[in-house]
Amino acid sequence: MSDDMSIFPKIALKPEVYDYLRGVFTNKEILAAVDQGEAEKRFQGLLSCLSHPPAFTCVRVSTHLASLEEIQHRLKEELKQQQKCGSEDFSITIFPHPHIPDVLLLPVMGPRPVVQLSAEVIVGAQCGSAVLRGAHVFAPGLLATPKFMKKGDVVSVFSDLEGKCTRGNKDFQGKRVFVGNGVSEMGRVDIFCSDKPVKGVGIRMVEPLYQSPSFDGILPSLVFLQNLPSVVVGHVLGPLPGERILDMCAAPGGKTCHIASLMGGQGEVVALDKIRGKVERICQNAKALHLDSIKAYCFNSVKAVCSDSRQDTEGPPYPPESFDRVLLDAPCSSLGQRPNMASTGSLKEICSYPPLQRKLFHTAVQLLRPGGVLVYSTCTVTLSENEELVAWALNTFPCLSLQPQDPHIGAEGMLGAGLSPENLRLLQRFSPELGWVQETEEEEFSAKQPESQSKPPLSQRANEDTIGFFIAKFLKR
Ligand SMILES: C[S@@+](CC[C@H](N)C(=O)[O-])C[C@H]1O[C@@H](n2cnc3c(N)ncnc32)[C@H](O)[C@@H]1O
Repeated sequence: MSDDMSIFPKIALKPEVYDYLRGVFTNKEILAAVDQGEAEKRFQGLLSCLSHPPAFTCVRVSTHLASLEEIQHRLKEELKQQQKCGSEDFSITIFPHPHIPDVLLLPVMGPRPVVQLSAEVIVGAQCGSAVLRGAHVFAPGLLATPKFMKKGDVVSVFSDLEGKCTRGNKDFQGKRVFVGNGVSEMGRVDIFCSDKPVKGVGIRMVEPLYQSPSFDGILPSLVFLQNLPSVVVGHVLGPLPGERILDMCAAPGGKTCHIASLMGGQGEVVALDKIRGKVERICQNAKALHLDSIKAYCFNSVKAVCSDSRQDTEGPPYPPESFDRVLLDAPCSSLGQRPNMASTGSLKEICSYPPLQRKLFHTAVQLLRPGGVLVYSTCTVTLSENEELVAWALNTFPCLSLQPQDPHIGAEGMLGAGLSPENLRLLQRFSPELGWVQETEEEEFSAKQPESQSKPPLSQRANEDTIGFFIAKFLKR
């Protein structure tokens, strides 16, 4: 299927990164299993699906505070209320994930045939991606607006793909994509000429290209927007009430809060992150979700183990074998994130992650007690940060073995790192390209119903059409 049949172009990568990734997805082990054409098709499928948003919005619910059914009911009521205040009427479908007890799924409707207007605003790529997942445009994300834009104006919103639009511009003709229409909540002067940092909604989206509710201010203690694979991580870690858990790279705390919720608030969850401002976000999220078993510290986790095994202070560093379970949700090249229309990262940057991941992994193994569980995860698609890291870990730490994961709703590990078939089956890789079916433009714009006959069941699509993600679970003997 050619590129111009797609609503968005494939993700734009630096040529060196494109060649590197192509090499990963057509490596020798893969080519021994499938032919070159099939491997190439999957790689091109990956590039296409990365620029599009996943087909479902995933919400993790606070089952430590209320039942899933009660939260589902309250969420539906809240979203109906939100809809009454907006200008569009669309049916709200919310269904529980069939295998994950604290997940609600909402099908995303789109892309829809939205007519572009003559008044245009430009937003940053990150803001544009958030709009494609249901957000309104927050004022700090605005880069360019019409010269005389005032409150109440109806405008078309475009995302600046390459980060080339200067803040305060009046127009912009560089590479951009249309993400929908909205109503301005502020005048141009309020946005660009204020002394104070500008806050709040700048453009309220009324006709987004992809329709998904905005969760801003919706049941803040009961629902938390989280990608499905990230929720799977908490369950795979399997924390038990009363245990002591370490989350080594924790901010903004989505997984930390999930872990504390699964433990019913009993025990201790230590959350570390090296960026102070981000640690504040962990604390804010823990507070909003009423989780007080979380202790968050600003700390470089590479140094989180101390040599004196008698030292037992409140905060880091900790003596070896201090924790029952450790989560290493590692800093990574993030190439699985969706939607992402352009990645500005260099090959050098991508190659800088495995050494850091290995250092963090060393610390993780030291801090874990014998008999404890270590979960390693990333939101990227490379081999070097995923299966090759696992192969290195199994060679370096004979005390570690891979464990089955529950739930295991993703695919198995990818070929190319020399892992045995048994070990590959124990890994969980969310590979959206495997289920990616590119539609023609006509089909894409048909405002398709998710219940469409020709498609696999909703829950299967929700498991497949996710961000790219990787999970490995180890037991320390
Ligand atoms: C993938 S994000 C974590 C997401 C988080 N687990 C969640 O679910 O909300 C990786 C985090 O690692 C942090 N980080 C990077 N290097 C670190 C280090 N040496 N020590 C501690 N945190 C680090 C980054 O600041 C970033 O917040």
